[in-house]
Amino acid sequence: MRFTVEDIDTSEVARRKALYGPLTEVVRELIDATIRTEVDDDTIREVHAQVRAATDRLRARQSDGPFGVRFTNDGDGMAWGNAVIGLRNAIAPPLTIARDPDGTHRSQFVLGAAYEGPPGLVHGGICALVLDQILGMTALAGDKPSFTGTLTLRFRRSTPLGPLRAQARVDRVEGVKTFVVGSLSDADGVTVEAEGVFILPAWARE
Ligand SMILES: CCCCCCCCCCCC(=O)SCCNC(=O)CCNC(=O)[C@H](O)C(C)(C)COP(=O)(O)OP(=O)(O)OC[C@H]1O[C@@H](n2cnc3c(N)ncnc32)[C@H](O)[C@@H]1OP(=O)(O)O
Repeated sequence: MRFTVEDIDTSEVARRKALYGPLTEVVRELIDATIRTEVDDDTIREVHAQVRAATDRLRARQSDGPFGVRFTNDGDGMAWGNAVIGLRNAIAPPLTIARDPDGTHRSQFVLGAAYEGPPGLVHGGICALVLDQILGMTALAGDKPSFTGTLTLRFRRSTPLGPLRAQARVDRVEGVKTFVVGSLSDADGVTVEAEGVFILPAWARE
């Protein structure tokens, strides 16, 4: 499992964020544009070649696997490949998840064309993805890892593409198990309710 430490300071983290963040954002836009474009066939072929060339340039030097979760010496986490919050992951919406003083976690975000399931609606698996992440981050306590054991969703009504909110809070802790509840909402209220059991795995127990 790739939890690693990288010997870099906050200014280097900031430099990398400023470098990679805009690249990820433009690729995210490219995904949306690829779905929605109605330009002529020749333009599609030209852009295909340009994207192929850009991809080849990026691959000239690359890691031999996923990004992992890297920590600085100060303990700051860089989950930059994460599918929901990853700074370097163009398929991440991305979510910025804030923690209230009482431990509730919240996020406001927009899901566009790349997250469609039924027409105009968010794919159910994407709802689960977002909720798994926010419930999982809510379950984290200190530097202990926590893995989803069980995630239960109730899709109360369809979730429209567009601006959305998610929130989560710890319901209770029983030994190595943390029970978290949360929801996904649009402007009219809750669309999906979630309950999760997050577990401190045996290999991480003292
Ligand atoms: C910058 C940083 C940001 C980093 C941001 C990171 C945020 C990540 C958020 C997303 C989270 C994920 O997607 S995590 C990825 C998806 N999940 C996984 O890959 C997990 C795969 N499963 C496993 O690794 C394992 O099965 C575990 C860890 C879940 C459990 O294994 P274990 O550790 O051996 O557990 P074990 O000792 O047998 O059981 C301990 C207790 O848990 C119960 N238990 C065991 N399995 C389950 C289960 N699936 N659901 C419910 N309860 C269970 C047992 O009955 C027992 O209860 P009792 O007898 O004590 O009462």
